[in-house]
Amino acid sequence: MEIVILVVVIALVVLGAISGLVVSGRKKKAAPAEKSAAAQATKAPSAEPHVGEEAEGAPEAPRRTIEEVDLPAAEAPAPPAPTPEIETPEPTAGRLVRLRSRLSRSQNTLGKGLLTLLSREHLDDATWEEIEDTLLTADVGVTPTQELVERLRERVRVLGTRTPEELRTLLREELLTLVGPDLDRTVHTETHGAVERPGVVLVVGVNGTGKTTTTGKLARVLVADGKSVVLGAADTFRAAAADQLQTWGRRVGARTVRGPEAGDPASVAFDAVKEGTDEGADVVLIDTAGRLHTKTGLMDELGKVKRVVEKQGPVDEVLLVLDATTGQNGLVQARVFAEVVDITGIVLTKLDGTAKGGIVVAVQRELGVPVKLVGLGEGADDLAPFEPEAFVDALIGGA
Ligand SMILES: Nc1nc2c(ncn2[C@@H]2O[C@H](COP(=O)(O)OP(=O)(O)OP(=O)(O)O)[C@@H](O)[C@H]2O)c(=O)[nH]1
Repeated sequence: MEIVILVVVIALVVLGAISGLVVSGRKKKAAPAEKSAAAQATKAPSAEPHVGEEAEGAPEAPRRTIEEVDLPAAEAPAPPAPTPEIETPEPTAGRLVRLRSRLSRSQNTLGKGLLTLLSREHLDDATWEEIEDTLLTADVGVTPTQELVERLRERVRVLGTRTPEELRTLLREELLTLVGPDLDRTVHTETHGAVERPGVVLVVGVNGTGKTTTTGKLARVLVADGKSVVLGAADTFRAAAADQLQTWGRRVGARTVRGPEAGDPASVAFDAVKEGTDEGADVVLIDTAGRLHTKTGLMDELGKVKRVVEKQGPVDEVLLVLDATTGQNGLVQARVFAEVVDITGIVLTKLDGTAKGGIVVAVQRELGVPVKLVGLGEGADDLAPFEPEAFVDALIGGA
């Protein structure tokens, strides 16, 4: 009996030991899995929010305040289109007097040269010849020179004039007679009769003479005199000429009618007159192409421009632009242009750059047409209505 009890006790102890070992082994196996689950739980929440997450107190991302929110860069508002500044051209009255100093080269050669010779003690044949040469050098032309010398010589002889003041007065009178104080130098920008249409001015001349510049400056002269102007860029051969003209126009608020590059100049001229008429403009100024006059086709084209424009009414003024520095060459050009269109007025440009102011006389004689405007510089208002008295006074340095 005692042995049975002992066996039972040993058996119980052994059983108990075995079961204890099994439980402890299980616990050791479970530990790493639990650790990794716990680690998972502390990791950042998945990007995808899950239902109920907020209620469970999902980890809070740092909240941004309104001030901290970067607004998308607002697009900068486009700057308002620049309104071209409309200039106020200088008044035209007295421009030649204002610009008289620009004639200094002609003054020195022609005016002062003549006065010096005339104040010599003996006005002999040789001196009169020198006087003649001075006039010829200044491009006055042969016939006008002979006329002037003859008259002056006769008056000096008859009057016995000798004082410098008296000689200056005589010379002034004779030069003025040559220039022609009584010629009508009005630039005709008004239509005649009851027709309601703008005055039409055609500007012609060889390229490089200052034609486009002169058209632009003339627009300013007209605007200064209170007229509204439309410009026609009929020099379609040179795109830059149309741009140049448009720039001049914009400065004084004058619109420029242009055509396609290398388009038909006559059609641009026609359109300019039509648009000028439609909008009730006072004057339409048409800048034409001026290829070398030897190119017959282009000269014919000028005739066509005039004919086409005349379908809407007569052209009121045809201004020939001549570069005063080209001397005799300018006279040749004048002759050729006069054969194609009836020139009604001459614009002599670049008189500031020459000592040959006598060209005014020569070109008027050549064409039988008055110089109406003179260019005395590159400035916008350096185009002056031609006034014979102011011109002669500038030459001889008088009052
Ligand atoms: N010094 C001086 N320069 C002038 C005068 N008139 C025009 N010019 C200059 O002469 C140059 C030629 O002028 P443009 O008007 O381009 O000549 P254009 O005859 O129209 O020639 P295209 O445009 O080629 O047909 C320019 O540099 C003008 O500034 C003037 O009276 N005096």
